[in-house]
Amino acid sequence: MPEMLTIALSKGRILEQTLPLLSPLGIEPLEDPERSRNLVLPTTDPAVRLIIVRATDVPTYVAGGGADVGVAGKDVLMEQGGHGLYEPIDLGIARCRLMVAGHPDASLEGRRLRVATKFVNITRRHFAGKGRQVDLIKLYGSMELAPLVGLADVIVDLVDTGNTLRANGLEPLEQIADISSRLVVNKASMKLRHREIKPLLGRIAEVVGHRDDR
Ligand SMILES: Nc1ncnc2c1ncn2[C@@H]1O[C@H](COP(=O)(O)OP(=O)(O)OP(=O)(O)O)[C@@H](O)[C@H]1O
Ligand SMILES: O=P(O)(O)OC[C@H]1O[C@H](OP(=O)(O)OP(=O)(O)O)[C@H](O)[C@@H]1O
Repeated sequence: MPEMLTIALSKGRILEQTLPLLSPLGIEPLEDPERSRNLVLPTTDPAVRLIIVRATDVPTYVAGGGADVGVAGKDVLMEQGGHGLYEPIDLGIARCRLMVAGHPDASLEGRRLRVATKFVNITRRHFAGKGRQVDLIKLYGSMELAPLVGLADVIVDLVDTGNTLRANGLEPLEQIADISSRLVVNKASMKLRHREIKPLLGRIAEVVGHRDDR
């Protein structure tokens, strides 16, 4: 049997929103990925398997050949650089915005800003593009807390409904980018497994296109 095609996904919203794009192609996991402790999941297509990795690890797995294909947030790709990957399809899922946020009266002008975020590269680039040097405070989560306790003046984080910001008395101040998840493909796989990957990409693009029509 030829080698299986491996698709890297992360638990949570990416998995939830990617499975409906794969099922019209006859690719459905044989066990519930949210419940299973297995990290390699066979699917209804004997030639395709899923691997379950952290959202931030998807580009590493795909670029390094641990998976042929994967689904990664544009935020993750922007932060990490997306090296060694093709990014052929915007899946239009897990949509949100990358924003600068803070107290309603926080000023982005004036003195040197302290910015708390897990997106340090994006944040540095964003403020450098405006000619601003900032003090970056790297956090791994719960960014909204930082301005509340005086650790930072503002944060850079993902915003969807704005509920998390509102719940913490913060508001969006400036948009950095629109975010959605992208299909990413290993460069060697794209060449060497073109006969399997090309039709897969075509069919996923079709499913995504139909959804956009609605
Ligand atoms: N509130 C949101 N609404 C819509 N999309 C979002 C939201 N938060 C994050 N995303 C998108 O979904 C992707 C995966 O987010 P998710 O919360 O599932 O993983 P994570 O917890 O950030 O990753 P990790 O497990 O590596 O820490 C993000 O990279 C982003 O593109
Ligand atoms: O604007 P909102 O709709 O509140 O979404 C924004 C929140 O979602 C993300 O976190 P996380 O993945 O923890 O969000 P979740 O609670 O939706 O899982 C992000 O880091 C924000 O904290």
